[in-house]
Amino acid sequence: MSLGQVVCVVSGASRGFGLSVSRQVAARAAPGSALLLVSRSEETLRQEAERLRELFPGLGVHWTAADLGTEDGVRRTVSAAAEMRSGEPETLLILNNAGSLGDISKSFMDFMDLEEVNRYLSFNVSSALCLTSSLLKTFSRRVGLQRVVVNVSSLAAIQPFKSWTLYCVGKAARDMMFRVLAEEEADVRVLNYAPGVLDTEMQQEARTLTADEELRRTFINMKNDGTLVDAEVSARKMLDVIQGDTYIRTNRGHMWISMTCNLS
Ligand SMILES: NC(=O)C1=CN([C@@H]2O[C@H](COP(=O)(O)OP(=O)(O)OC[C@H]3O[C@@H](n4cnc5c(N)ncnc54)[C@H](OP(=O)(O)O)[C@@H]3O)[C@@H](O)[C@H]2O)C=CC1
Ligand SMILES: CC(=O)C(=O)[C@H]1CNc2nc(N)[nH]c(=O)c2N1
Repeated sequence: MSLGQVVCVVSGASRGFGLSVSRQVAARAAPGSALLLVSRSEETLRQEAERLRELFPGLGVHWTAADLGTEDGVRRTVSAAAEMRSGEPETLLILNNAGSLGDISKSFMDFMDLEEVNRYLSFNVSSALCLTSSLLKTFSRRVGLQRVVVNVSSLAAIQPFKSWTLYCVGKAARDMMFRVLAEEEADVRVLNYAPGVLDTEMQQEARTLTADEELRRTFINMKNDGTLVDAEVSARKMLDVIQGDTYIRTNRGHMWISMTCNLS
């Protein structure tokens, strides 16, 4: 299934789920499309962009090394996306993927440093809001342009996990933030997508640093049992959902999908 002519921005594209999503988008985009890879790792992005250009000569592949926890990082990402404006793309696809766990060695009662909490929320919540709103303004509503916003969510958005205070707060806030967007901008397709427990570096961090022993054991067992979800599989599923457009009809453009419940 082709995505048609798409302009796509992927945050957190240097590894893990964001890298898998970027590759899926590149494979499905029609010639003349444009893809912007964003993360802090300049050399990794440069190499991945070069690889995708060789694989997909008709695709404009761009990258921006930016710390999305900073005003400058968000601003430079929006500027880089604006430079991709050319022609009449059929789809704008904004993939809010970048995220972090925060200090999962701490419990709720250990968070007394306001600056630490603000820094976490700035990257995991505020930047997704400001980046998305800025991109939607940059690529404003136009006949023939379908604008799609994806928030990579988690079960942690609706279920508390011991020693994951910041992560649960961030995911819950993001889900609600994008549900408001879906209510306000009826023409924008909004998808909150929980990819399942993925075999990525974040997951390695989860099974090594989580303070809550029971939770950490759960992730260790999933790794040992081979039940972690392959990021490529989940990325394909997400793109299928986006292209299938089915989530729009079921719930006003907002749908929370947990990959683990939808592997069939
Ligand atoms: N792994 C899992 O089991 C699950 C993950 N998710 C969610 O999926 C998304 C991706 O997770 P996953 O791939 O596992 O995570 P990884 O930690 O493997 O990758 C995170 C990505 O975000 C980028 N990133 C981190 N900090 C910043 C920053 N300050 N500015 C810009 N980019 C940044 C990283 O690049 P760089 O370091 O180069 O900046 C990297 O590309 C996250 O939102 C996560 O919450 C949801 C459910 C399960
Ligand atoms: C990091 C993480 O491991 C997550 O965000 C996980 C935590 N557990 C979990 N379970 C699911 N059934 N689906 C998820 O998306 C998810 N996210």
